[in-house]
Order: sequence, then structure tokens, then C-alpha cells
Amino acid sequence: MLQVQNLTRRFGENTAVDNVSFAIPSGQMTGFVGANGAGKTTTMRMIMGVLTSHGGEVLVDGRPITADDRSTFGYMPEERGLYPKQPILDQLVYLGQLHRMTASDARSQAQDLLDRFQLGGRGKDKLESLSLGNQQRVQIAASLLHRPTVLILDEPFSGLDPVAVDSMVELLRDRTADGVPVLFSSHQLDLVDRLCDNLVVLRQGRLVASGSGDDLRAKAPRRHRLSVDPDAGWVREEAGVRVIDVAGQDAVVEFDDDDAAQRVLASALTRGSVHEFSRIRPSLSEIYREVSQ
Ligand SMILES: Nc1ncnc2c1ncn2[C@@H]1O[C@H](COP(=O)(O)OP(=O)(O)OP(=O)(O)O)[C@@H](O)[C@H]1O
Repeated sequence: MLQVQNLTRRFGENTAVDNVSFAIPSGQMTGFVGANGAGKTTTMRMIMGVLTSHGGEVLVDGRPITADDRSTFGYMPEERGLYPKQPILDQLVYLGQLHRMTASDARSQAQDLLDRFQLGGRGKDKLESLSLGNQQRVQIAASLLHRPTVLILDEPFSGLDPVAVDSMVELLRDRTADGVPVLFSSHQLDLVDRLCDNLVVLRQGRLVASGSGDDLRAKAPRRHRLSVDPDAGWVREEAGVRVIDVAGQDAVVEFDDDDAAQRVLASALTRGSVHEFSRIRPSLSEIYREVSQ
């Protein structure tokens, strides 16, 4: 388990990350979301030690992180970082050796990862000769090569086509099944919904939500869908109800409490037919939109 505790980083007058704390549990996928400039990359850089913090710390299994810990992590930085003019396989092998792999282990592991990304035949090509999406696949392979104990990935899905996204999802699921904690940032909320066990949301450098999907859903407003005959307009006049949307016979509402919900249901039944009265389970992307406004 990796923990970020009260991390803070300033750039001049701008506090880019402000007293941020959250956990990245082992064997789980944690999505890191927030608008442009919210502080995700800065936080990841502090976790990896490529940027010093102005306060707070990073803990591994409850103790302060060390350089040795970090050397076992897989990191995909925002600025990427492979050499455009070098053959792909050679540089992956070199990177593996920097992580203390033998050349033959690094070569077979790199070939395996390239195969999984449908790049098995491109090992001798220079990185720059690949399309941007394929270069991105190689960057991902580089971060996974040395069988990392923790994965910190800055927008790993950006620029990938749907097939590459699926390969990436499969690779990450393999890692979490082995107990690896994964933190990845993304603006693709559909993917965050599909993949994440946990969500961490930053807004202007501050943490506005964190936790498991179920925890966050439990804290989210309790919305219901109501479909009645005749029209649902009367629901606007009911006490303890906030109307999110009404269109003809359909309404989406938030109740203050269960009593309000039961009152509205009873009222609907006295007015006509009730076709639907159901709780809406918010998606993680809806929760994100709610807390980041
Ligand atoms: N090296 C730097 N020098 C000055 N300001 C910086 C530096 N790096 C980041 N910042 C500022 O810190 C804030 C957070 O930036 P950061 O890159 O961490 O956000 P982000 O959430 O990763 O954004 P994005 O989604 O656009 O990648 C921004 O206001 C940014 O301008």
C-alpha cells in the first residue's frame, strides 16, 4: 500500500499541490482525475522523487519511501522519455538492465510486451519511425518491463486506439491481480469508470474526493428516477425534493431523506400510474463531475 500524506508543492506564489493525502491500495487500480492544472502530474512527480515536496511525505507500507523502493516502481512520466533515434528493442533492453535485469531477461520480457501491443515485428525500428500511438505503446512497455512493484502512470491511455486501450487494460489487470498498486491519471472518464476500484479527485491543487467507488457512491446525492402518468410536473411543489430534471412524465430528483422519497411515491400513486421509481447509481464520472464543479 502506498500513501500520500499532506503532500504540498509550490511554484512561486502558486500552490500547485496543497496538503494532499490519499491511499493507493495494493492490488487495486486508482484513477487520478482533475481538470488541466489541478496538480496530478506534480503529485506523481513527488511520489517518484523527481520533484521535491515542500511538505508531507510518501509512505510505503506505513514507512517513509526510499530510493530503493522507487527503483522498483514503474513510472510513465508525462514527458515520456525514450530516445526517438534508437531502435526500440535495444533501448528497452538497456532500460531493463538499468533496473538490474539481465540482458536476456530484459530482451525476452521486452519482446513479450511488444508482442502484446502488436509491435512484435518492430523491435529493430527507431522509435521515431512509429506513429504517436505506437510510440505510446512502447513507453508503456518501458514502464512495465522490470515487473514493477508499484505503477505510477501519467495519462497512459492518451493517444491510444481502442485495441491498444484493451491491451493496456489487460496488462494493468494482470499487474493488479499480482497485488501491484496502480495509480493512473486520465481525462477519459469512461475508462476511469470501467477500470477503477478507487478514485482520487483534485481541484486546484486540493483533494476534493477520494476512496473506493462504493464509498464515494454512498456519499453522493441520492438521486431517483420517477416515471409517472400523467405528467410529473407536480413533483416541483413537493417538500424535501430537489428537482434535477423534469420532462413530461419523467423526472430525476434528489430527496432530502427516505421520508421525502416515500411521501413522493405515495403522492405519485394517488395521482395516477407509477411506471418507474428507482434509485440512480451514480457512475464514477458523474461523481467526478459533481465534486469538481
Ligand atoms: N515546473 C513548473 N513550474 C511552474 N509551475 C508549474 C510547474 N509544473 C507545474 N506547474 C503548475 O502547477 C499546477 C499543476 O500542474 P500539473 O501539471 O501538476 O497539473 P495536472 O493536473 O497534471 O494538469 P494536466 O491535466 O493538464 O496534465 C499548474 O498551475 C501548473 O502551471
